[in-house]
Amino acid sequence: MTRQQLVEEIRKKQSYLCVGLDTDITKIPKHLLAAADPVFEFNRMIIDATKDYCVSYKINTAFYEALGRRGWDSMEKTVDYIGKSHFTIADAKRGDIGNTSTQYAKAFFETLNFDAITVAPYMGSDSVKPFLEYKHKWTILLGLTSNPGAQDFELQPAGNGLLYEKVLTTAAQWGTPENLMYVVGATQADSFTAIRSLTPDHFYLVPGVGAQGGSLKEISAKAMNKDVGLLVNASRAVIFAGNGEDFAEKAAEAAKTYAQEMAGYLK
Ligand SMILES: O=c1ccn([C@@H]2O[C@H](COP(=O)(O)O)[C@@H](O)[C@H]2O)c(=O)[nH]1
Repeated sequence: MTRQQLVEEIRKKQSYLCVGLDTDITKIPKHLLAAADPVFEFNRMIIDATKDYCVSYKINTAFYEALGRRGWDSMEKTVDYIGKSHFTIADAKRGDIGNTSTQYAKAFFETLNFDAITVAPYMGSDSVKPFLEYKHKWTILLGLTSNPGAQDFELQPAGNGLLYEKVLTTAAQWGTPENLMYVVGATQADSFTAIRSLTPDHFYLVPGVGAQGGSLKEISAKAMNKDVGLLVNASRAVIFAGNGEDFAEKAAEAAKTYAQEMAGYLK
């Protein structure tokens, strides 16, 4: 999906919500465990219920990889089920020496046909460039993450600024706002104004609202740009909003609530 198509979808739906399919098999409603593929069945029902309120789905690959080949199969079926209607993100946090990154890019962009993948920047340009070489695919580089451990490296001084700032400005030279986004955690709201001034045109994938307590209002006020420039992810707060037979309706209600708030900020 191109940037223009993504922006059009956001404008059309009046939502920049990304629903995170962090499908923890130990948390899905018990009645689904009898299905042939409980994880896919759960995802299918969540997608059907939330698709009108979001523009993107983020699959955190850890929850699928943990199940071995069964999980990989559920992930493949889920991406195929979403198809091209929504922007699909493999939250895989990959990145390695060049020839290995090339294989990761092939796995997620060709074999699985995701629109985007999250990538760790730590190994530098040759580890990131194989992802950026794909036309109409997106690399989402970890910038300033939502977890407390962001303090250990990302928020440490480096040169005239902080390490994560160096990541943002250096990587901006490797890709363009048409193929490169950054992960910026919603829990880092104090840094959003500075981040936006360093990277005025890029999209941010923003996890950390909902279960991690970040403020949608604050990040929207500080970081929205002329093309919106935000995909805000909520995983547990949407997909596990309920755990009974009506779990999909509960997820729809949660997604709708986020979307309505976003529509207010888009006015
Ligand atoms: O800095 C980061 C980077 C990635 N994540 C991922 O986003 C979701 C958040 O899930 P919630 O249930 O909405 O808290 C999850 O997949 C994380 O691995 C992040 O939280 N922070």
